[in-house]
Amino acid sequence: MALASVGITEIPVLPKLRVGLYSTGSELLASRNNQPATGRVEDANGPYIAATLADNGVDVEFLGILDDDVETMMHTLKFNLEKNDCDLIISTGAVSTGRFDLVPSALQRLGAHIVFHKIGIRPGHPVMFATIPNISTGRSDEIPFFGLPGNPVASAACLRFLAMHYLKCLQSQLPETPLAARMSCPHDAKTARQSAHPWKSETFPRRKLLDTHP
Ligand SMILES: Nc1nc2c(c(=O)[nH]1)N[C@H]1C(S)=C(S)[C@@H](COP(=O)(O)OP(=O)(O)OC[C@H]3O[C@@H](n4cnc5c(N)ncnc54)[C@H](O)[C@@H]3O)O[C@H]1N2
Ligand code: MOO
Repeated sequence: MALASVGITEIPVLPKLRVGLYSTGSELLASRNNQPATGRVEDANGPYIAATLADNGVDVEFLGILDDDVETMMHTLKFNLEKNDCDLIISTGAVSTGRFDLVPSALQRLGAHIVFHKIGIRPGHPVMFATIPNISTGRSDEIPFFGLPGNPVASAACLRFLAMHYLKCLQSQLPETPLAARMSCPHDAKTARQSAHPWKSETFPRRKLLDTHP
């Protein structure tokens, strides 16, 4: 309205970013034609991430659920990489150390460079970021890939605190100003994790936010 009021009817804008999104896990309902069965899980991450990205002005395409099979995973990723021209790919699940956590292996088979895998945050520590060499004809650069953890809270946290920052950067937006906060617990999270036994409750003591400093 402000621009129109001074006669400006056209302005240059950046194209919307395109994100390709996958959920992973053979336990997810949609990967078996929505047949309810014991032990099956509704896909909570796909719809949540798609809606959050769309709210932030991103064109997001849900590319489906990847089953827990490294060959299928790799071929599906390759097929979509050839076909789609995404600025970023995001997957959820299969990034930890279990038998079926096959996203890192599928990426390695595609010749990806794993930039980081596992970082010092909870929830979200198995998160990974990689770049995949481009195999579609239309572009020459590498395609960035976030492998977010499957745990829905961890995937939401990694989306908010990692992937959204990355997207903002691609959109040439200014970084958010971090807010320093003082917590009730005197321990440094890193020290507490290294020094305590993982099965003891004091490993991750409950914390209260005391105050914040802009
Ligand atoms: N040996 C280790 N095991 C685990 C570690 C570890 O460090 N060493 N880390 C744990 C942490 S922390 C997390 S978080 C999880 C994340 O593992 P994955 O990313 O491999 O996630 P999945 O095993 O595929 O799924 C975890 C959990 O979430 C459910 N899930 C997955 N996708 C969805 C979805 N789209 N919608 C709803 N729910 C979903 C899935 O069924 C599992 O229950 O690893 C720990 N293990
Ligand atoms: O760090 Mo996991 O990501 O506990 O939820």
